[in-house]
Amino acid sequence: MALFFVGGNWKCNGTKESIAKLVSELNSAKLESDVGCNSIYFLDVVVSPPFVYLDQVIGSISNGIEVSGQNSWIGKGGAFTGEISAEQLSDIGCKWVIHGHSERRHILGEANDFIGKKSAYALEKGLGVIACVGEKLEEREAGKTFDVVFEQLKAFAEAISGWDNVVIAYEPVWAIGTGKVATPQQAQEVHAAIRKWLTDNASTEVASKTRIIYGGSVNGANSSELAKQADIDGFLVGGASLKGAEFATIINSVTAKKVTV
Ligand SMILES: O=C[C@H](O)COP(=O)(O)O
Repeated sequence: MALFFVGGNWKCNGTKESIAKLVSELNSAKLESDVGCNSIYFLDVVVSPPFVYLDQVIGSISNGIEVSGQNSWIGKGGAFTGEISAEQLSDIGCKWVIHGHSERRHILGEANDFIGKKSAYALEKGLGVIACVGEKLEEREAGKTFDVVFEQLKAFAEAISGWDNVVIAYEPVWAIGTGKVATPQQAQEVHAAIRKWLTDNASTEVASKTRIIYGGSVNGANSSELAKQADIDGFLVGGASLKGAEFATIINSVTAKKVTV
């Protein structure tokens, strides 16, 4: 069975009105295959609105699309101003949460071990985790891409008890929001290395079952070529996920791949 995943990370964007419009576009989008599980493939489509709009989106989205939080706290709730717990995300109907996004790593200073612990807690509470990894431009130029990505993966591995319900998102920082998408070959090279890392550090079964998705300036024009790469199992999309029709094009570029798998 082929396994695919497409996430839309809306980041800190939107208003009640623009989000209602986006949800309505997604609900009526023609997805070329049913989203969900059938005998041929499994595709998850997940959108991640800002926290304050989660309830609105969960109450209005359809077309098989699930909802994710953009972050969650490291443990049980309590006196942690501004934080949201994994239990609260589950309570409101979220199925997923994003952890390790480069904007939280590099703007808010979240460290590898903190991110790993947050993911372990969220998994324990029944959420799926979209675990983001990726190198900065200077790290790539210094030939350290694999070192950085493997170190980030190791921190997840040391905290969690297994890779079930984890989707790994490879997002080179230099490609995020810059319009400078990784070439299909650059992305495939890192995805293949991540899969090998999973084989060596978890098991062959984990390596073949875990979805490894690409993020960084994905749009409706470049998604098909990226999706054709053997180890690209979908996308985590930022800017282009704010446009319903374009996000549907991206989803359909991944479902098109299933036919050839
Ligand atoms: O989470 C999504 C990534 O940060 C990619 O964002 P982008 O598609 O706007 O480059």
